[in-house]
Amino acid sequence: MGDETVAHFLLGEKFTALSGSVYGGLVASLLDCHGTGSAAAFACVAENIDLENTEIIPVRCVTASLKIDFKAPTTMGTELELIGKLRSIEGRKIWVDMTLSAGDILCATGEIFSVHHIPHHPFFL
Ligand SMILES: CCCCCCCCCC(=O)SCCNC(=O)CCNC(=O)[C@H](O)C(C)(C)COP(=O)(O)OP(=O)(O)OC[C@H]1O[C@@H](n2cnc3c(N)ncnc32)[C@H](O)[C@@H]1OP(=O)(O)O
Repeated sequence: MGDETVAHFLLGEKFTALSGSVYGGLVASLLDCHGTGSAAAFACVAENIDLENTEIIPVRCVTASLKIDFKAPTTMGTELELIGKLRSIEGRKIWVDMTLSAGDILCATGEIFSVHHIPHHPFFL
């Protein structure tokens, strides 16, 4: 993983919105999921948690804020690549910058602010 996280997705046609392109809400969902997962992974690196030999990642993050900019239609039928880069960590607060591309086309950028290690948060009871 190094200083960035990468994920690949090939979506089915049921996620089509405008002809030939992926529904924007799904683009946002992919960036949300990749962002929280990346934030958890970056938190593990910061805390020297060995991700290679850990069955269950002991860090969970939730989205506090998510911003998406749609740059170009996301082509249906092309494998999508998501890349996350750590912007900063301040205690429980983690900011990750993301891109979503279809082949050579940059389709969307995202910024996520997520929060981790939440004792007694209802999500984790
Ligand atoms: C397959 C397994 C996958 C597992 C991953 C699942 C995650 C998938 C992603 C999601 O879908 S998460 C669901 C959508 N997100 C939510 O429902 C979150 C709802 N919001 C909350 O639960 C709380 O507001 C939150 C946990 C984000 C923060 O509440 P806390 O009580 O823990 O902390 P607090 O309110 O004290 O905020 C902590 C810090 O963050 C700051 N902060 C919180 N929300 C902010 C915001 N929106 N913008 C900017 N700053 C914010 C806040 O000011 C503060 O800064 P300081 O520490 O400097 O004082």
